[in-house]
This record gives sequence, structure tokens and C-alpha cells, in this order.
Amino acid sequence: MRRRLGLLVMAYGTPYNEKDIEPYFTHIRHGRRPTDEELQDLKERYKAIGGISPLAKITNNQAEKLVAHLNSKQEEYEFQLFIGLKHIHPFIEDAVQKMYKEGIKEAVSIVLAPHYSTFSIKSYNERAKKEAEKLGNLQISSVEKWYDEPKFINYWIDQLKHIFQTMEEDERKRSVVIFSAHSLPERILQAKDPYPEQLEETAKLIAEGAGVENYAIGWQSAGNTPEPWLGPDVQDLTRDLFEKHGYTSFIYCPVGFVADHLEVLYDNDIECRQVTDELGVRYYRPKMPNDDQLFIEALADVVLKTVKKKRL
Ligand SMILES: CC1=C(CCC(=O)O)c2cc3nc(cc4[nH]c(cc5[nH]c(cc1n2)c(C)c5CCC(=O)O)c(CCC(=O)O)c4C)C(CCC(=O)O)=C3C
Ligand SMILES: [Fe+2]
Repeated sequence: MRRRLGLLVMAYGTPYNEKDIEPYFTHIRHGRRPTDEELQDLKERYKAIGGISPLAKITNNQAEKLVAHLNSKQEEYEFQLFIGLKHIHPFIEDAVQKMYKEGIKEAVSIVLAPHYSTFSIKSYNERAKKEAEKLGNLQISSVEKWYDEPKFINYWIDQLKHIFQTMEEDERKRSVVIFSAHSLPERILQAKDPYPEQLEETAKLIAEGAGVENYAIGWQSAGNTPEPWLGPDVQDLTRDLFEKHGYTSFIYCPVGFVADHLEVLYDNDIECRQVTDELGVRYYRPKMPNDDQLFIEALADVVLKTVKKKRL
């Protein structure tokens, strides 16, 4: 008999249709409604990537492939999947309640974001655990981070090698890779948040593995608030690298994300591309992990490691 374990897969969430954009944005803002102008701006960005984001479907595919892979890879446990989202239904709390109702006593949780921050992974895990404690008799063991998981790193190494293979030697020498993640308010640094260091480590491991000669780290998609956010922003960084080094090809690796969604399809593919077009240099953006097999295996590896470590 296999032991039944809950598998709580958590992700950011995205509006399912245009009407969802306002409550979704309000939720991101902790209940403060955005101004009409801010809302319009967001609606236009979704329009620019085709109306709605492909993220909802990708998150489901990732989660379903992960649970199928986990159940075929070993025979000790039967994982049962629950999806919980941060900013839209099914919310994290909904998923935990569902686990409870289905009689799950032990579960592993994983966030579909590689780098640990109080703003990201920590807040997801806290919400899940708080709900579980409220209900009682449900233990959730969380994967805390997986920014250096070997198959995750290998996924990006493969993508970069693939791009380098399409280049002549001269173009490769004059190219630069920009590794990025979602910017966060600078005040995370005072709390010794490991987020920036983990991004650096991800970048270093990928760069070494793919034989990257030139790379830089940048931040993207910063919020529009008065407080300072982590920089340099990827657009400014692009101009700066061009001026200082004259690179002719820019390869954007938004390794802080794992799917095709607004932050990549708009902030990289439209906004960064505007800058490279203006500078007359080449734009590359490797494909995102989505439900790629190697990436799913990376997630499965880290889930099973957590199961062993917590002796579930
Ligand atoms: C750390 C982090 C991740 C990565 C880790 C993780 O995945 O958890 C992430 C991912 C994502 N963020 C996303 C979408 C948005 N994030 C916003 C705004 C914000 N994100 C923040 C943080 C993060 N966000 C913060 C601190 C704000 C500012 C809040 C404020 O205003 O004070 C806004 C509001 C408008 C704007 O500012 O763009 C939107 C629409 C989508 C879905 C895209 C789609 O639908 O395809 C995804 C995957
Ligand atoms: Fe966000």
C-alpha cells in the first residue's frame, strides 16, 4: 500500500478573463483598489500579450505533470495534487481546506518560484501553514527553495547552449546574458533576505555550465511605488552594457520565473526588445521552463528530497 501524501503546488495566479483584472490587482495591492489609470495600464499590457495570460493553463500543466511524474517515479507514496494560488481562486487557503476535507494528514508544498524571499516563498508557505493550523491535524512540510537544483540549472544551460550554437564565434564573443528576477523593495535587504544572493548563485551555476563569457544580473517588473526597488532594472542595464562594452547580442534569461506570463511576454519581449531595437542590437530570450520534462524532474527531485528530510 502506498502512503497518501498531499502535494500542494502554489503559484502566483493570473486573471482568467478581463473582469478578473480589477479584483486580482486589488488583491496584489493588499485590498487597495488601483486607480483607473493603473487599471487601464494593466489591462493594456494584458491586451498586448493576447488578451489574457497563458499562465493559468501553464501552472495547471506543470502541477499535473509533476504529480504524474512523482507517482510513476517511486512506489512508496501516492501523491494527491492540490493547487493553491496567491492572488486569485483557487486561493492557497481553498487548497488547504480541500486537502483537509479529503482527509489528507501530511502534505508537501512547493512554490513555483525558485528564489526564497519574505515577499514570495515565505508568504506562500506562511499562508498555507496558518490555514492548516487553523484546521488542525494536517502537517505541511514546505520546500523552501530550489534555485540551485541541478536539473533546473541544466534546463537553462541547455537553452543557452542551444542559442550559442546558432551564433557565429564573433557574435558569441560579443554577446551578453542578462539573468533576472522580479524586483522587490530594497528594504528586503535590511531583513537579510537571501533573494539577491540566490539569484546570483543561479546565474553563476548556469553561466559556468554553459560556458558564458559575459553576463550580468538585473531586476525587472519593479512596482510603481515611492520606495526604492532593487536595481539595476533590466532596461537600464541593457543600455549601460551597450555603452560600456558594445555588446551586439543580448540574451535575456528571466530565471526568477518559470512560465510564459505577463512579466516575461511583456516586460522582456516587448519592453526589453524596444531597447535592443533602439540600440540596433540582437534580442534573444530562451524559452521558459513551462512543463518541460527536465524542469518537471527538477521539481520532483526537490519534492522527494523534502519528503526524505522530513521523514514523511
Ligand atoms: C516576487 C514576485 C514574483 C515572482 C515570484 C512568484 O511568482 O511568486 C511575481 C510574479 C508575478 N507577478 C505577476 C503579476 C503582477 N505582479 C504585480 C505586482 C507585484 N508583484 C510583486 C512581486 C512578485 N511578482 C510585487 C512586490 C508587486 C508590487 C505590488 C504593489 O503594487 O505594491 C502586478 C501589478 C501590476 C504591476 O505592477 O505590474 C501584476 C499584474 C505574475 C502573473 C503574470 C500574469 O498574469 O501572466 C507573476 C508570475
Ligand atoms: Fe507580481
